[in-house]
Amino acid sequence: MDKVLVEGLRVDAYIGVHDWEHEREQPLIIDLEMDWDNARAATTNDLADALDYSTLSEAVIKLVKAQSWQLIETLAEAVAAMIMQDFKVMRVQVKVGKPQAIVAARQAAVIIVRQQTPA
Ligand SMILES: Nc1nc2c(c(=O)[nH]1)N=C([C@H](O)[C@@H](O)CO)CN2
Repeated sequence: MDKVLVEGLRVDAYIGVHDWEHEREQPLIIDLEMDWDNARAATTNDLADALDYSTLSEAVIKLVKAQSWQLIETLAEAVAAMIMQDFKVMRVQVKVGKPQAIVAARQAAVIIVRQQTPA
């Protein structure tokens, strides 16, 4: 299956299990991998047939900033659900990285893969 990727999307968010994490935003790095048939858009040369990564990225940023979060897992689930629902994506992988989570590490992260069952 073809893919559309968004790599290294930085979103500053209120996220964490500690009170102080809800007093200042922290950067998150989000990587997205969506199953999408790119052949149609390649043939028609029409954005309407493509998975528009610009619109999708804006929707992810809006969702992340709409509320505060505890776990990066919860955020990843919400992002995956929104992408499948609003963009008619059948399968999505979401990686959410939190660079400031562990002082001695480059980042902590989770990866989830979610798939819709065809109707
Ligand atoms: N699996 C997870 N572990 C932890 C998370 C998380 O979101 N998922 N969050 C934290 C804290 O918020 C941390 O980032 C700062 O102390 C700890 N473990």
